[in-house]
Amino acid sequence: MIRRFFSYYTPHKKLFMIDFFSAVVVALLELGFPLAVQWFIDRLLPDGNWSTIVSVGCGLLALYVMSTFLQYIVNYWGHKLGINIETDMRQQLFQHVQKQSFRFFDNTKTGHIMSRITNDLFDIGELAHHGPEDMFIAVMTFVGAFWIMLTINVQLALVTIIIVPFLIWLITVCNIKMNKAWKQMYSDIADVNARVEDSVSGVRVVQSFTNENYEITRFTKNNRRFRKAKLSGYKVMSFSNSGIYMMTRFIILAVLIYGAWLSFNNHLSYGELVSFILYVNVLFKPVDKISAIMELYPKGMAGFKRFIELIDQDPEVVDQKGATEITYLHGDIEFEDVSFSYDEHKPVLERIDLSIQAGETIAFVGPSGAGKTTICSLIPRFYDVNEGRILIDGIDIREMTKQSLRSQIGIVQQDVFLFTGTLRENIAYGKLDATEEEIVEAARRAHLEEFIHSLPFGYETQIGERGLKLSGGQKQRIAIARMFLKNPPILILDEATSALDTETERIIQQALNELAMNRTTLIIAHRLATIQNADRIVVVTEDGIAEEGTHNELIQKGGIFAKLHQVQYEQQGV
Ligand SMILES: Nc1ncnc2c1ncn2[C@@H]1O[C@H](COP(=O)(O)OP(=O)(O)OP(=O)(O)O)[C@@H](O)[C@H]1O
Repeated sequence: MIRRFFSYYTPHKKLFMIDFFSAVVVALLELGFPLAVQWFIDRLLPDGNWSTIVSVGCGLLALYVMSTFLQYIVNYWGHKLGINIETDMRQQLFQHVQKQSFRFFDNTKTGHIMSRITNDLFDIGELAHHGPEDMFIAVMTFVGAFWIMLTINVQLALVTIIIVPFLIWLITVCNIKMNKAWKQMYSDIADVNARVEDSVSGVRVVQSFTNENYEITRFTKNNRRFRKAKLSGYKVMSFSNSGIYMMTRFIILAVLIYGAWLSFNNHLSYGELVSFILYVNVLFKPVDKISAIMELYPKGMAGFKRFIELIDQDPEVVDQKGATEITYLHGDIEFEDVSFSYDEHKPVLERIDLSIQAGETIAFVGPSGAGKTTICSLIPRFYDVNEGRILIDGIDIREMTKQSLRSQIGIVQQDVFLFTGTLRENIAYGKLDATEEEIVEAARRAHLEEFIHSLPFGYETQIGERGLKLSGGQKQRIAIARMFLKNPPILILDEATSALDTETERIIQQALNELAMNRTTLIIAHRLATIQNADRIVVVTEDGIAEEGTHNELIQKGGIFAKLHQVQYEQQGV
């Protein structure tokens, strides 16, 4: 874990070296200061030579100016190093999450992912800056100060050091407890985030059921749990800090009294006594530093461990070695003996065989939960099949790179996701380098032109949280415009179940028909009226593909489709 942590320093070696070197020089200057005071009291004062005193003062001033400058470097560049490392990790984590497969997002709450990318990394920057540098300086100062103290007076030095094993014990015990508490705290804040994410995204459901109080109670529980974990961490930390404070002050007092006795008996000069007391402070400064690191270390490491846990989770769907980059697909799709399940115990698709010709429009119908969406999710490799294979233009999709395969497939979801930004940016999401003409043409073909022209800022209208709110039909047309821009040979339409008014539905249907032209189109159909013109209808049930044929063929057959049709006809007058 620590080796991996240090690997993040590699790109910032130069910064680390400058910061580290400056910190070492500052520490050496601090280490030399009590000796200068001793020399001042024992040698310069009795001599009474004013000009030497002024010269020494000027020399010390120069050293202080240098030390101040170096301290600025340590502070600013050291923090810069920490921030750089934190930023690198956050960047790596975001990129890693972007590459994850659907199953990862099925199993991980958005709030938890957000927590890992933001909160968990907050303390890593501080640890990266202070950890190795302060540790080294602390050890160096401690050893240096103790060695000088031994040269001043051995007995006094031994009295001082007695306390150190107790300090180490206290720091170690508290560190273990703090480690636990901070880990719990990060896990609890992730739960708080997940709860906020859930109740804010689902606020319409919450309010329609008037379940606000229920949500508040659930949030309160999480929030209190977080408070408890954080408080217990601070409790241990406060105990540790107070313990260290008490022990160090106690030893200063002991040195003062024993030192005074030695001085009365002429075993110690005044200069040596003053210098020794200053060294006790120098000696315990590293202890303060180490205890600060001990506070930071478990916090930073708890975040780092959670970071590593995620980074080590490999995406499930990856490119095979030697996978080919596809530039164009014709659009013939073949399912060969395909079986698939989301989890081992519950097969969703078993031994499916299906052949779709390029340019064909094929509709999947069937009861809810039968596997229509699943069949379509396997084509862009959102999930990999468990058995069998899927071929496009005769090539197994696992032999193509994921990116090139997906570039040939367009998906219009039921629930269209719009990004915060302008209308233009949202349409251009289908082709990021689209020209102005291409965007306008796509909007025209998606029957969006009139609507856009009615807006005061047209294509520059802001959409999303602080912008324009769009209706379901308008969102769908933006999704269709994206597809016109992407222009893929294979199209998957997850048909909207939400009832649109007849006019909007007619316009959208028109745009969809135009979009489907000259492409292999797979429609996940919920309302049978919209698929009358499909080249073929595939009826999917829990037992697999039950029927296949044109609308008329299936009606005449009088099987499952005919029954479904009859039910919808009675309900909706189809
Ligand atoms: N991400 C998932 N993780 C685990 N199980 C899933 C997941 N998505 C779907 N399922 C399960 O797989 C089965 C098939 O679901 P699928 O969404 O493919 O059905 P569908 O025919 O498209 O249903 P609908 O018409 O309601 O959209 C269902 O039993 C469902 O519970």
